[in-house]
Amino acid sequence: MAKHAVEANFDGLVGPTHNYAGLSWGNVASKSNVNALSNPREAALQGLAKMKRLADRGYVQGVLPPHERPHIPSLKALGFSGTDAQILARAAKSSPSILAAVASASSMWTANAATVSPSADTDDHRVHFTPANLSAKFHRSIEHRVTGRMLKSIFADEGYFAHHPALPSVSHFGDEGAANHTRLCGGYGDPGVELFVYGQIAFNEQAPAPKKYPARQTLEASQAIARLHGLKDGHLVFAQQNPAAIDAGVFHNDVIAVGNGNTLFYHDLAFLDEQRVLSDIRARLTGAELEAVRVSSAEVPVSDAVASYLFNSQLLNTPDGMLLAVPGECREVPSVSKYLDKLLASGGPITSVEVFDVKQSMRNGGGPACLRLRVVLNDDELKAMHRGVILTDALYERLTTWVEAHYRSELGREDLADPMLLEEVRKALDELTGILGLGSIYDFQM
Ligand SMILES: NCCC[C@H](NC(=O)CCC(=O)O)C(=O)O
Repeated sequence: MAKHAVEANFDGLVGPTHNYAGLSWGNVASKSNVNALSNPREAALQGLAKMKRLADRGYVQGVLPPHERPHIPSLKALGFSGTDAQILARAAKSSPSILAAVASASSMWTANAATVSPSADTDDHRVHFTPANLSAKFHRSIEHRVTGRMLKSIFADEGYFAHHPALPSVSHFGDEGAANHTRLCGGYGDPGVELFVYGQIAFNEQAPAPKKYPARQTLEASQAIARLHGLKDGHLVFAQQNPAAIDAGVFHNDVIAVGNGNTLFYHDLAFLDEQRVLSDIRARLTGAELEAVRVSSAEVPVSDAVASYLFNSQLLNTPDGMLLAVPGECREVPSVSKYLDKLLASGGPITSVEVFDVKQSMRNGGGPACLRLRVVLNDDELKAMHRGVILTDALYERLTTWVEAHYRSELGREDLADPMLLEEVRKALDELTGILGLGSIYDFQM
């Protein structure tokens, strides 16, 4: 008998160094906003407001804390030495791009934090976690150790939760986590189908691959995760992302497709072999019929999908259908806004659309879906996890006050070398681990 389970969403709390450094070649928004001034305080408050609205609607909403940035241990590993202030000054002088990379608040995009397989799918009936190595971009490749520590501290009970280290950090095993992983199922507690989408086959140079932008996820990485998580063939579909989509700026599958329950909402350019993907899912999905909601290029050109982040929406169950939680930009791009009206009138599985303002994150290429990691938990697992990170009214108030006390409202490139910023961050994060009851998780706390 399937156990009752819910989908909990863990949003990354935006860190105090949120800035626009243009670090992600292949991510159109990141490149086009390079050197714009950011507002970390507004960014964090926008993220918290999204969490609060969803928590108020009854969804289980969690928070993952930001990472320590600028990350001094990474600068030391690259040969910068001296006091922390000297290290920052030396890096700023000789290698400002490296300093920007180790100062990025990119851990906010927790869809890239890890791949998570629910216990209903895995061999040993535990929930399995593998932090993503994010090896495609230096600034993101330094996230996985601390991400792993956080996940272990939140999901500590080994009777329920299994943690794997990130895959080897080389391009052959490039892994971007849940942004390229979608689970389809009947009820959340039923066995599901885990759809792994990859951009490239690493060990086959003849296989199709994007020409302009990098493919961040390999088939070999996706297969390794499936093995580690103990997923049998009946739970698995591997699909190649359309290389043309990657070259159009779709650097993760979650910029062009989103799934929930029995529904896959996707663009016609999402997959290299769309028909096979659908039939493979249909052949494995038990207890539910796949609802494929396909958006054609004629209705929404891929450039509009990238500009609006239509597919980087959260697709959530409601008592009478599904809610699509879209970024505000979707109502600003005419083809997308028109499409949404048509979608609502179509009588399909998606019955409501709500707009969320996450503009600060959007300008770095992260929409509502990038900001959350989904963890399906049955009632026992939900009880077993550390509850201090679940958003309640009180925690929301506490975190809002914390942001207002510690965050700057303007940050530019030259601020990243400010030793005061580093001090502010450490003070804030030290307080935060106390608020969330997480113990010591940061390097500076060890
Ligand atoms: N899932 C959304 C991830 C967005 C993220 N952007 C960035 O890292 C941009 C950071 C900057 O350019 O400052 C990325 O591309 O991995």
